[in-house]
Amino acid sequence: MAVREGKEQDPRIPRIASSIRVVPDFPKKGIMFQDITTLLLDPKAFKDTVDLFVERYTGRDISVVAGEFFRLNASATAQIHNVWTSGGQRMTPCRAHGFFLFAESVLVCGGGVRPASADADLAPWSPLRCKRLFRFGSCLSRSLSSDGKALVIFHWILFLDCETGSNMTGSKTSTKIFSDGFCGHVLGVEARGFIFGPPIALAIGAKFVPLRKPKKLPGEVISENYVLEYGTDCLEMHVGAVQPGERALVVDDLVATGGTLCAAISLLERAGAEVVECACVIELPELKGRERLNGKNLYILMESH
Ligand SMILES: O=P(O)(O)OC[C@H]1O[C@H](OP(=O)(O)OP(=O)(O)O)[C@H](O)[C@@H]1O
Ligand SMILES: Nc1ncnc2[nH]cnc12
Repeated sequence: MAVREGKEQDPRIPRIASSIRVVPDFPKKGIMFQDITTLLLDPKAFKDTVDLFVERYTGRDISVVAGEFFRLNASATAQIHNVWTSGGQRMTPCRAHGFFLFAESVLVCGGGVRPASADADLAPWSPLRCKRLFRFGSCLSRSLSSDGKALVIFHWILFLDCETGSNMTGSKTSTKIFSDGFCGHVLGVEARGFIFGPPIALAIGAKFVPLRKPKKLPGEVISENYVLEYGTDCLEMHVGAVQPGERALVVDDLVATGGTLCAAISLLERAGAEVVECACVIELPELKGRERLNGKNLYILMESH
């Protein structure tokens, strides 16, 4: 990894750069895949990464942070942030997933693979716990429930899996999150843009707007198709998530061809927001994504050649 030329190197960057693994020929031949899951295994490098962005964007009147993710909601990032900061735990996003369904005051939990210890912790659900989770669910679905009643929301969540394969059930951190009214030991994400955006949003006091793949957002959406290094895709954003004139920051882990950022910028601008800047951990300069951003500022922590 190299730091952007002409930029004085922050002393935190070498550790961040060295924690990112490069996997050749993934997901297809010829791609040098920049794997940030190894960065997440190093709590200091992960924290430093978020801090570098937070330091840059604090006090800049940004009210929206937009990012993409797939299987988790924005508020769950608060949990990730809490677990990570208060517990000092290492996070391994794992493929095992489950879901919570919040409906009225009933919470159903299931799906995917759950370690036995998690099952033990999840049952029985005390009324208080259900109430808290329901409140948590209500708050997440607020923008979707036009009649104030439709509180059925669906979240895919990935259980946090520490390196040992165990989860955080019963740990101090889990208890703390529950007592704060957050949903407990569940956390970890599958996709990447989501990992950095929400902690930054929380730290700078901005809302987080998820930009998701098609048919994932339950409300009315606007969509943008785009091309990226290894395929084509489409991003969607909820109508009403951003107000005209709001100052927005787009956050992702990596910029390659710039297709994803372009789609994100376009969605935000269609909603009337002013995109202040795009922020990514890694840039692949050979793919010239920067040139596709129509002059929009791009801030990165490091280049990969
Ligand atoms: O500049 P671009 O050519 O658009 O490529 C960059 C995008 O590619 C990766 O996401 P990907 O679509 O692979 O999804 P993921 O986050 O689920 O892995 C990465 O996280 C960026 O969002
Ligand atoms: N080379 C790459 N590594 C990781 N994520 C990517 N997204 C697009 N190109 C990528």
